[in-house]
Amino acid sequence: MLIKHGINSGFGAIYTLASSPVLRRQQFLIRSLGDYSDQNTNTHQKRMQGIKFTSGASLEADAENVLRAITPTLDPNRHKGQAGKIAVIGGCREYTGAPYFAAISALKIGADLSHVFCTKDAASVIKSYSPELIVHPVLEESYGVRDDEKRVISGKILAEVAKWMERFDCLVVGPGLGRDPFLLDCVSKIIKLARQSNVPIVIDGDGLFLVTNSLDLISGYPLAVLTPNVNEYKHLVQKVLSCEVNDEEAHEQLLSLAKRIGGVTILRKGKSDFISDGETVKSVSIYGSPRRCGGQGDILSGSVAVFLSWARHAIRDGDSSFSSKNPATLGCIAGSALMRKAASLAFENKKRSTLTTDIIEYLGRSLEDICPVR
Ligand SMILES: NC(=O)C1=CN([C@@H]2O[C@H](COP(=O)(O)OP(=O)(O)OC[C@H]3O[C@@H](n4cnc5c(N)ncnc54)[C@H](O)[C@@H]3O)[C@@H](O)[C@H]2O)[C@@H](O)CC1
Ligand SMILES: Nc1ncnc2c1ncn2[C@@H]1O[C@H](COP(=O)(O)OP(=O)(O)OP(=O)(O)O)[C@@H](O)[C@H]1O
Ligand SMILES: [Mg+2]
Repeated sequence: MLIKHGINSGFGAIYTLASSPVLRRQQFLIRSLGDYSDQNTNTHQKRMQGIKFTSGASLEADAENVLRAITPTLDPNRHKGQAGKIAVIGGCREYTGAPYFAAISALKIGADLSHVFCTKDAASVIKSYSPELIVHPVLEESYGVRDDEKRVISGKILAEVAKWMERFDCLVVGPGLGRDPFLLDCVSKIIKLARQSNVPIVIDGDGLFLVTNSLDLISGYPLAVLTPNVNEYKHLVQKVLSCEVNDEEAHEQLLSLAKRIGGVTILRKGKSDFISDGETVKSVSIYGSPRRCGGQGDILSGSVAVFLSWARHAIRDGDSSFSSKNPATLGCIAGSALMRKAASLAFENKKRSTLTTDIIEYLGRSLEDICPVR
C-alpha cells in the first residue's frame, strides 16, 4: 500500500511503503502519545494542515508555519499544566546559570510549570534567581558522599525524581550538570526511568558528555533530542562514526549520525542549525545574532522541550496525515527559529552588550510576532 505523507519531507513529495521503518517509527510515536485533553482540536487540525516543511529541494524548514501549527491557543477552559510541565536536570556547584536559563525560557515561551533538579549547593542560588521555578535540591556530587553510602543515596535520588516523572511532558538533561562521576551515574538512571515512562528527553551540555560515552542510554529512543554545539558535535562524530567532522558532506554525516544512534533527533547548532532524525535533514538559518555569549544553547534546550511537548499534542489532535510527523523534529525547528529571532531582536537593542538574559526577555515577543494571542 502506498501512503502519501502529509508533509513534504524536503526531498519532494514522499511516497513510502506502509512497512517502511519511517512509518513504523511514526506509528510508534502516535501510539506513544499520552492522554491530553485539548479543547482546540479543530484549531490544531487547521494549523497542522498548513505546515509545509520546505520549499522545493531546499532544506530550509518553514519554521514560522511550524511555530503557528504547534503553538496551542490560550483557552480559558484549560487548567494549569496543560500547556506543559518541563523538568531540567542540571545545576551543580560550578554552574547555576545554565539550568536557570533553560527552565525560565520554558516558562517565558508559555509552559505552565518548570522544575529544576540540581545539587543542594546550586538549589538556593537558582531559587534566588526566580520564584517561578520549582527547585529540587536532590542531586549529589562525589565529594559529599562516602563510598559506602553511594548505593543508598543513589536509590533515594532516583525515588525522589521518580515521584514526579509521570507528570513531566519533557526533560532537559545536562545544562550546568557538571561531570562528577557519581552524579552522572545517578543521571543515567534518571534517563533510563524517563525512557521507560515514555517521557521525551532533550540532552544538552554535560548530558551530551554522558550519553556520548554511554550511547545505549538513548540509542533507538525516538523521543530523544541531542543539541550539540561545535565541541559536543565533534566528540559525538568521533565516538559514533569513528571519523572527523566533514563539513563538505555535513548533511550526509548528520543523517548517518542520527541513523547510527537509532533514529534520535540531532540539532547541530551553528551559523545555521541543522536537524536530522536519520531520515531527513532540515535547516534553520533565519538571522540570529553575532554575539556568542554563553547560555544561548541553554535557552534553546528549554525551548525545544516546550515545543516538542506541544508538537506531540498537536500531532495527536491533528488529522491523520499530520499525526505521522516526528514531534522531535518539529520541536527542534520551532525552538531554533524562536531562539534565533529573539537573539536578533535583543541584538538590535543591546548590540555588543547583549547577554543571555536580554535574549530571554524577547522570547515572548518573538513568539507573539509569529503567532499572536487571540
Ligand atoms: N552561566 C552558566 O552557568 C553556563 C553554563 N554552561 C554549562 O557549562 C558546561 C560546559 O559547557 P560549554 O559550553 O562550556 O562546553 P564546551 O563546548 O566549551 O565544552 C567543554 C569542554 O568539554 C569538552 N567536551 C565536550 N564534549 C565532550 C565529550 N563527549 N568527551 C570529552 N570531552 C568533551 C570540550 O572539548 C571542551 O574542552 C555545560 O554544563 C553547560 O551547560 C554553558 O551552558 C554556558 C552558560
Ligand atoms: N555563528 C552563529 N550565528 C548565528 N547563530 C548561532 C551561531 N552559532 C550558534 N548560533 C545559535 O546560538 C544558539 C546556541 O548555540 P551555541 O553553539 O552557542 O550553543 P552552546 O555552545 O551550547 O551554548 P551555551 O553557552 O548555552 O552552552 C543556537 O540556537 C544557534 O542557532
Ligand atoms: Mg551548551
